[in-house]
Amino acid sequence: MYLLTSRIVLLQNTIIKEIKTLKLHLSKHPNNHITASIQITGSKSESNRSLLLRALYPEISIENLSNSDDAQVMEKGLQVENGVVDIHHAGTAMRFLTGYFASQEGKEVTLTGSQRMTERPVKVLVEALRSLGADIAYEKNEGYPPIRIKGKKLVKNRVSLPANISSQYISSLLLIAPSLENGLELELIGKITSVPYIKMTLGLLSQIGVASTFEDNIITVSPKAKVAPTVLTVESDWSSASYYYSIVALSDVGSEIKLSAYKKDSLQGDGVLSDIYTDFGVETSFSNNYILLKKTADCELTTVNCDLANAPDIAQTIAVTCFGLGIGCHLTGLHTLKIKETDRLEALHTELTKLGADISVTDKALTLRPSTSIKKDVAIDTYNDHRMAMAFAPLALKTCLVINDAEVVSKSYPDFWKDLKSLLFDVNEI
Ligand SMILES: O=C(O)C1=C[C@@H](OP(=O)(O)O)[C@@H](O)[C@H](O)C1
Ligand SMILES: C=C(OP(=O)(O)O)C(=O)O
Repeated sequence: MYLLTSRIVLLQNTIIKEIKTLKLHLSKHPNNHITASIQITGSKSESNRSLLLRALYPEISIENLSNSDDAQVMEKGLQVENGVVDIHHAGTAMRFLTGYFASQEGKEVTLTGSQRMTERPVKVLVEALRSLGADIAYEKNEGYPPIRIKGKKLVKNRVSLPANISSQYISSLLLIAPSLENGLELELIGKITSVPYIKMTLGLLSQIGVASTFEDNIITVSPKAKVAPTVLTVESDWSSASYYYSIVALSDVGSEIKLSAYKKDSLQGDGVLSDIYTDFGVETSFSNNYILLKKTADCELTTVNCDLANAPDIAQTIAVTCFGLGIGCHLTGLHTLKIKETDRLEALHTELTKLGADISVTDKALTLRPSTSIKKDVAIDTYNDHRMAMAFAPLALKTCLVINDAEVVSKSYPDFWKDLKSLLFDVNEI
């Protein structure tokens, strides 16, 4: 009764000429009662913004930078003057570097990435930058990477763009805005998606002394030639914290995990986890630079409703938590999920169905109906999406499963499996 033997078996298929198979077994804590303390790497969103700002303003220094692949490709990409910049799977790097190189006179690069990156749209951003005078050409398909950018001095200071596809286009423009001699005024057209990420960008600009306003659908950013020496301290990644919220929600009452370094007044919209997971019996207390997640009660709900238009990256975590708890959920505001690392709505539908879930999806919503059983020994495909691997891992508390291509986690959280081991999940190659 108290000794649960569920385990995750991780299967990593790396195809480089031959198929290499790596199996990792994870067994949960022997009595389903978890006590742990984890230091999580810096937010990749804050890191990639801070890296770009440091490239524009060398007076900036950065602390607690993310050790993720996405931050590493961003840092490397910013050092290129001429040639090819390959940002692999990093959406923020693709979008932020597009704005950066377009505004860098004398630099000339081709920005490219993984196969999936060549399917993730950049047209809205490219058109906005072109309307400011940028020289950008598509190398293959109109609207998609790879793109060839010849850096130019941009002097126009007004631009309009659709705001309902990706906030990363807006952040890209905002990040270069203070370095333009006339600053920038943006008019956002349509319903604005992923708003907290826009506010994060403005928050970081404010930390380096750049003035901005955001009223209704208009954002203005003042020019700034030089900033005072400033340390940008990156808070740890809240999207990465979501997997521990899920683990605590699926564990016994009394379990607790301490995560650092976090703060209450976060720039990251995924901090909303601390509210959402109260529905699942997880209470969050904030201390100096850490949060304590505690399972204080069993979840009494049969279904939850969440609009995640402001926090799209935690949709997979929440859907899997609900499935693990046997409760239903109706998640809305998911219109951006189809153009992320994979079509996350389809991926969730396929993988949760394999586990026995009763789930349906549209192009912007997901509905999971309550169910009482979870199939054993299912191999979860991860579709080059770090969040598929990490979102499903907590189910090891409920059943045995296999995670394919487990190395995908390095996109945002390279130490994920090591940290899971430290929770006494037993992680073994198979
Ligand atoms: O600006 C950012 O750092 C991000 C914005 C979001 O993308 P969208 O605005 O495309 O939803 C989010 O999904 C992504 O992981 C990071
Ligand atoms: C969508 C994501 O990243 P990006 O768009 O930066 O590739 C993510 O990390 O969930």
